[in-house]
Amino acid sequence: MLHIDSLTKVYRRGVRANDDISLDVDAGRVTGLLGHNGAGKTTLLHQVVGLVRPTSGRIRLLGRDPVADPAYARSACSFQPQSQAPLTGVTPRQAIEIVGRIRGGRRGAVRKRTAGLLAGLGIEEWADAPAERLSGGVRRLTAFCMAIVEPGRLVMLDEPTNDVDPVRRRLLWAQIRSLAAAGHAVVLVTHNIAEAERTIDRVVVLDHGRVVAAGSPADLAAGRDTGLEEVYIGLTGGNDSATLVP
Ligand SMILES: Nc1ncnc2c1ncn2[C@@H]1O[C@H](COP(=O)(O)OP(=O)(O)OP(=O)(O)O)[C@@H](O)[C@H]1O
Repeated sequence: MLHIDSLTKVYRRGVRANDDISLDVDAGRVTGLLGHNGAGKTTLLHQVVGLVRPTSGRIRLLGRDPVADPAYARSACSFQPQSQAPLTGVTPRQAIEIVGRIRGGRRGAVRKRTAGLLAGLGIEEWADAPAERLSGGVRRLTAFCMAIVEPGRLVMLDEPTNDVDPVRRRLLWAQIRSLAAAGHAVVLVTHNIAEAERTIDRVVVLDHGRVVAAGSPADLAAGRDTGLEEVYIGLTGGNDSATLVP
């Protein structure tokens, strides 16, 4: 589905946010992209969706180049950005249905899918409230629904569980699993590693812009009886504060 080869992004002032990254993302699987603050996760997603231009390297999305053809990238991908959706003057239901229609869904199907998502995430009671009155968690879940109401073949979610309560996080993880079960490739950025472990099939760990580990959670644990969070902390330098200084 997605093939990334030696991707490097150097921002102005020499910040090397992605450094020679190579990875593959498969259909029907959830890939978790993990890394400390500033490790380069969002930069990677932004290049795939055509928002940031790589300095060097190659991206192939279903065999095509999203850098040369960002319109194609946006039709083949769905993306939930890390920042909150700037919703004003609409209700969650309207926002989700508008995106579904813009992405080519038929009116009846989009209405049904929207109602199913609002119910599936337990936010029906706010479905018709003005967005200005929504809590942060409901706003985040609305943005998640906007990203997946008419999902592309590749779905990329940048920290979708932020602000969301534990009960609704479980509902969110279930929705993510059903996307993969329906054949979509899902790339998920999260710091919520303990919960993500139950949902993700494959993990890619970034550290200072480089891939330091990739594999299934079980592969990375390598037979040790520790959770993914412990494995991750070991791979990224643990509590050594020197590793946290950019
Ligand atoms: N537009 C930009 N111009 C310059 N530097 C940038 C820009 N965007 C990001 N960076 C820098 O690139 C590095 C990677 O940032 P990025 O947002 O990709 O990290 P991240 O892994 O998503 O972090 P977080 O978990 O905190 O969201 C950081 O050092 C950041 O300050």
